[in-house]
Amino acid sequence: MATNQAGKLPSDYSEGSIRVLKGLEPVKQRPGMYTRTDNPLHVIQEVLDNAADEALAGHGKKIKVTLHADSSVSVEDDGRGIPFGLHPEEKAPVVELVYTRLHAGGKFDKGSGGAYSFSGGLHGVGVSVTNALSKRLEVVTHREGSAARLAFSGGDVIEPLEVRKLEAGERKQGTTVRAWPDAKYFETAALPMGELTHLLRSKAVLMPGVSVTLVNEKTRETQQWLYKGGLSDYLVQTLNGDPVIPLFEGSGHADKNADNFAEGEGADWCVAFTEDGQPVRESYVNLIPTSAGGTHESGLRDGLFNAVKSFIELHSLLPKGVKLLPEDVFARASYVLSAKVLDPQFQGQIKERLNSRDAVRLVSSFVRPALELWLNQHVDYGKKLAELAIKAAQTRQRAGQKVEKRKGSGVAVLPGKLTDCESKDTSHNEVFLVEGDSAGGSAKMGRDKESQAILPLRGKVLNTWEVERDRLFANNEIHDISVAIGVDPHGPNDTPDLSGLRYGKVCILSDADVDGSHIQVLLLTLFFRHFPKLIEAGHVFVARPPLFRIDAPARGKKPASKVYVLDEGELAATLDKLRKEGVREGSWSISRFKGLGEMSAGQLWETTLNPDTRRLLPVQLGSLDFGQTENLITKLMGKGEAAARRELMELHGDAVDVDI
Ligand SMILES: Nc1ncnc2c1ncn2[C@@H]1O[C@H](COP(=O)(O)OP(=O)(O)OP(=O)(O)O)[C@@H](O)[C@H]1O
Repeated sequence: MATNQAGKLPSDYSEGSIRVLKGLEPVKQRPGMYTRTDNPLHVIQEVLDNAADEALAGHGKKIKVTLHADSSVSVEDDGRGIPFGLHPEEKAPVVELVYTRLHAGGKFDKGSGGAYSFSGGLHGVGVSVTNALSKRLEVVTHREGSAARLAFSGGDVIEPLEVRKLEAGERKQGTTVRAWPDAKYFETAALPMGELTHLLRSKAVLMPGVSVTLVNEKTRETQQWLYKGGLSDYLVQTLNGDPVIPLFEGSGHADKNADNFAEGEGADWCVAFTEDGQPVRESYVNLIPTSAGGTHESGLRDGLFNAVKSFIELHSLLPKGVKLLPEDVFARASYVLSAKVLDPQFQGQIKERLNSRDAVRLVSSFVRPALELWLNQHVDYGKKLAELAIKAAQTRQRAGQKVEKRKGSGVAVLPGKLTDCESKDTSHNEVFLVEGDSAGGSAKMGRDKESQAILPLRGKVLNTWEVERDRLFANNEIHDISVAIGVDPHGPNDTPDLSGLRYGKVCILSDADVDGSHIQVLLLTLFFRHFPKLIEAGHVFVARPPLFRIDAPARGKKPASKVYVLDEGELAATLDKLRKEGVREGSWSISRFKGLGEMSAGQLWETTLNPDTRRLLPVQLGSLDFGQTENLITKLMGKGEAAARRELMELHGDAVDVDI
């Protein structure tokens, strides 16, 4: 006879095996189906959402949350108070049903004369879940001159309803709920304070004029949020980066004659466009934070995109070959969106994402015309926004045509121009990036074959300051440099793979004249912008060939000798020294090197390549940090920075020995 894995007979499966979970049991059995169980914040949020729903329905102006010393949390509102009379059919106090029955709620009948029209609550499940997962929960409700109180444990009533008349002069209305979440249902019992304050603050933002207070009895701190200015106040405070145009704030709600939507449905929004910084994006439906977005966000995106697109078309701003996608407009948008939807369909009880299909059209139908109108009233802003979107589209399109490293049989082929060294000791090896073929030739002859490699560069190096990383390899020289050194271009925050680095020292070698300095700066720009980790790790150097040679006669015990000097300053100092040594004025001869190519292989070795006698300058960020250096280089190398560049040169002409 067949048995199952546990060795039991199949006949063990009978009518008796089916369990019917009653009351709040299903919640305790599978809490994860009803709430978030990483910590108790979400069960507290259920209580808070009810307080906010009251304010949203126009009842109450104050919400107060208290974190008690015994780790319980209470939420107090000044709304209508939960009714506590007997339910006509269930014959139990309504407030008791609210906390002990799943699907008992006042938010099912929307629109047609129900107690709430727009609310975050809809399933009638929320606070029953809180109650089921709490060791103790107390509710006090004040309404119609009476105060009613009852208490539960694990969802069961332990202190039945007590009602007392309010004393004369004691005028109070609203609900206070205090809950002791049961730690056994949660991964951690601690409330995430950052998330809690964010949540409370957002309720205040979305309900201008309602004050939200957080009292922490443990730390004796009190925080209060009251936003009269609503969404834009909040967005300005949280925004990263500077907006390129003023904030676009608006609001639109259906009136009673609207075709497809119920009266009052619609959205409030505030949108900021920034060129950089992490965008801030928050959306809510009936005050419930929808951290995973949903159809209302799609509506905002659709509305923004179509408005910008039609502005661009109207003003014929789109360059040839550019195709605009919604993401090009949306990618740099920061926003707070607060949608009101009559009967929202959320994904699951946690309500992280809005699924109502109509919300796309609802939000977009208000956002699009509002933005179109605004942009056409402020054409300058419109043009700036169009520029931002077009730039994003161009970057996207270029990235699509990413230029890859040329590969032979799977590995990048070393560039043909590279004269490599013989040693395999990469940390000790050096590569010289040399300006021009003729200098390259001298360097090739003068180098130490064992550990020095030469890569001659032809012509001017590209200014890569504003070149997208994905486009770098379109330039042959840069492709070759990257392949020769064995490191891919990267950003300052990347962790590039330096294990392929083929040389411990990457040395820039150019003429000691103005053109040479220019090439030096262009190569430094390339490394700083696209290989910053190489600089950080101390692998980049600048070789300093001499500009002058002095042939000095014999003096004292010293025989006649050749002295190489870097520049005019050093030349003057050296001549001074010779004079002091008693050398007769004019008995020396000075020659100036026109370029590296003019030096013999031996001279180049002696002055520039030989580790014992050369001048090799390590490239460091110095006292400036990365950002400061970046700003400085932008001034020096950025397009359209001519004025800033001039100013910088005038101020620091001596320090910045660059000629552009
Ligand atoms: N602070 C309060 N003030 C007034 N009525 C309240 C309050 N808290 C709860 N209620 C009433 O209790 C009902 C049930 O609340 P519950 O949190 O269980 O579900 P809900 O808010 O209707 O929906 P959801 O399951 O989506 O949260 C509410 O619909 C409301 O009628």
